Amino acid sequence: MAFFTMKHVKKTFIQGDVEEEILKGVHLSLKKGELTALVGASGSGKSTLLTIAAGLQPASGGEILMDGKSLHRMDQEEIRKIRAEKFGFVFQAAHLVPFLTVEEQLKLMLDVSESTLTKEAQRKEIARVLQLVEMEHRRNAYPASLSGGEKQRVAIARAIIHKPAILFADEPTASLDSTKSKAVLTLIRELTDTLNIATLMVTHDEAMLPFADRIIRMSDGRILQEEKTEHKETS
Ligand SMILES: Nc1ncnc2c1ncn2[C@@H]1O[C@H](COP(=O)(O)OP(=O)(O)OP(=O)(O)O)[C@@H](O)[C@H]1O
Repeated sequence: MAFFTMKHVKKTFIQGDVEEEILKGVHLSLKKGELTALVGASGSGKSTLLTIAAGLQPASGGEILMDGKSLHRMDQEEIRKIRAEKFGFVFQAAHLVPFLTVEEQLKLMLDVSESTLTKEAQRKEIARVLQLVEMEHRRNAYPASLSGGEKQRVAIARAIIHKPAILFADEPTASLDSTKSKAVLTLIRELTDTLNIATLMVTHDEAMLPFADRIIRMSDGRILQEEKTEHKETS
């Protein structure tokens, strides 16, 4: 069942005297355990849609409902709380904090999401999630000593440590070669299934599409086409 719905979402940017409509009434629903890929030409509005869905910028019109509540009617603090507790983010670059170890990156995320776990429970949870992304052996490493694929696996661990309902991924494999891209997508696919997360991923890479349950094609601020894929690729 869809627990996150965007209805007729519009976004307008004003530059000088010109008003440009970047999103022209987009409808989108997300379901738990489903990986949705958002594709389309450069400038079609994919990242704008993803950042609005993630509460990182406001829509100019339309409605966004999470668990039946309208984001539009929430104040900044409520939206910040949803972002911190219910959403996870992975971007093209891992954006790890250079002076924190792998373990400390995850601890920081638990602090940001105001985790109520005890110190010992946090330590166990960090170890469990690092195992999931196969990075436990590097828990004391600093980002500078990690490969691109390893950094992205840590970024994914950080995005899911607080058990988000939705994972937003904007070009998560754009900085990786094809082998590492497949490994990262395999991981995102598995986590979507096992943790029952709704994943919304923007990608340019057609090779990543077999991992998705649903492909949404955007063109000029509109959803052009929505396809269900036949099967999930897991390796
Ligand atoms: N803050 C902004 N102010 C003005 N225009 C913007 C802003 N953000 C995005 N745009 C414009 O909105 C359009 C859509 O941008 P967006 O980044 O969503 O596209 P995209 O489909 O993600 O593209 P790409 O695949 O190249 O990342 C572009 O023409 C862009 O220039």
